[in-house]
Amino acid sequence: MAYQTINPFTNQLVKEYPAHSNADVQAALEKADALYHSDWAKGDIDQRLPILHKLADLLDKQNEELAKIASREMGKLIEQSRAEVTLCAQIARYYADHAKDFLAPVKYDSSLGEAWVEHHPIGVLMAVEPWNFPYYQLMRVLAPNLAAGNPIIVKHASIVPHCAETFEHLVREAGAPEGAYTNLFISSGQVSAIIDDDRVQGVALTGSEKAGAVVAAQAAKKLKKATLELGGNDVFVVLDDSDLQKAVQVGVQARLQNAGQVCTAAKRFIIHEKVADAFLSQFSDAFRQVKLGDPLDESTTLGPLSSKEALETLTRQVEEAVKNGAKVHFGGKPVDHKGNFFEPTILTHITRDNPAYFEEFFGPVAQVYVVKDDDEIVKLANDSHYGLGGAIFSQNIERAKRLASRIETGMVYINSLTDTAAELPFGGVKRSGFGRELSDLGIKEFVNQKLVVVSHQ
Ligand SMILES: NC(=O)C1=CN([C@@H]2O[C@H](COP(=O)(O)OP(=O)(O)OC[C@H]3O[C@@H](n4cnc5c(N)ncnc54)[C@H](OP(=O)(O)O)[C@@H]3O)[C@@H](O)[C@H]2O)C=CC1
Ligand SMILES: CCCCCC(=O)O
Repeated sequence: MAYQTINPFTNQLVKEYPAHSNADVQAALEKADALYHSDWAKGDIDQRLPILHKLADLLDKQNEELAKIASREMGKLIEQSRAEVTLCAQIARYYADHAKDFLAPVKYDSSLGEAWVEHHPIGVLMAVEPWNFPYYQLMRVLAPNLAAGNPIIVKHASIVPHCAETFEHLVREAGAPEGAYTNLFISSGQVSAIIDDDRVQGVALTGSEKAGAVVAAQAAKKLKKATLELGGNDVFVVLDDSDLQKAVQVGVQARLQNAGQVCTAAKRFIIHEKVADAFLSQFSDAFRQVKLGDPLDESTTLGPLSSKEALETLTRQVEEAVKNGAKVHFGGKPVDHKGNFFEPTILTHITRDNPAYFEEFFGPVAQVYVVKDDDEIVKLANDSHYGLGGAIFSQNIERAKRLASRIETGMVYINSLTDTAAELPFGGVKRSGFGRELSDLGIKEFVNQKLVVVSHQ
């Protein structure tokens, strides 16, 4: 797979990046491993945290330039790209401010003696990341592990090489030593060889279930820990006692943000029968008002999909869904327009024997289901191979909390879309992966939580 910048609005090749050789891979491994064995990684955390503060300042200062690079490379609306860069600065600052507390020794009362758990880095990590949040996905792994002292080697998605290279330069500009964070334009085979290497102690992957299964198996074979942030088919539940106008407005955002290419996007809309007609009518009206266009144009409200292949995949999925009985309530086709555009789409009448029922639509395609009560909501929500996030809209918070506890996912938001923040854990269950990123949980995924006991004997 070549590393190329192709603008998804023009489908023009902007730049091709040379692949890194096996010798480059070995050099990266040597530098990262040497750094891990140095005082920089194993010594005082206070020598590493200023790098994250500096990185946050650089992200804020260069926000507009970085945002334009992302929008031109993967098609995200410029305002959403700016927000992503801001989120990255927040994550960097969060770990700069809190990592020392998270990794401080924790005392245990024990009859065996004075006991405590220390937190130590474990070594070089391999990160494999997707294109849909080209900076955020990198920061989610870099910030906690730079604070902890784990050097990172990254394979980013092959359609966002400019973002990948720019992020690496920013980390060095922030003062990180060589080996702390290395971006490699490499193949899946070279990733496998890196995972196999004894100098690598863990793997973090964000991406599809398919890639996650392959990479996690490679790690497991060598008894190395992995965290997987994979696909999702998240529900967006609208109860009969919800603020319908808010549910529609947030539902549109939750489905169409980043042209629907978000693992935690609202994908399965489960609507109480009492409000289904009103919801569908208002939802369709909102979809009718979107403005397709250049993601760099502030007036555009729906950008292109990230690549021609992504558009072809989504088109095939919708055609298959309809062939198996789904009804197109709105949209349903690729747009005859420059760039990789698909109409905002609403599919209804998807039965369980339709392959679409279990599929994730990674684009502006909403599946709508109508239900009669809360038990049916839970049954439908949990009838999925995935378990990433989910949203529930109701003005009866106790009712929504009871539903949230019954839905088998890693995250549930009430009266909000499934969001993310530095201080909140992110991750799922079932085929959405395992492990958590961000918050105090994320920084402990790849540290040795070492028990020390001073015996009273
Ligand atoms: N949970 C989350 O936060 C996210 C989940 N996703 C999920 O990912 C899917 C679409 O995203 P997409 O980027 O296409 O996912 P992919 O899994 O195709 O790609 C993700 C990353 O994995 C790499 N990769 C793919 N196969 C292998 C392999 N065998 N060995 C090593 N690396 C590999 C890709 O490289 P290359 O680009 O060279 O193929 C890319 O860097 C959707 O299912 C979506 O839900 C996406 C983003 C976030
Ligand atoms: C804005 C929510 C973060 C989305 C995580 C993902 O799709 O990779």
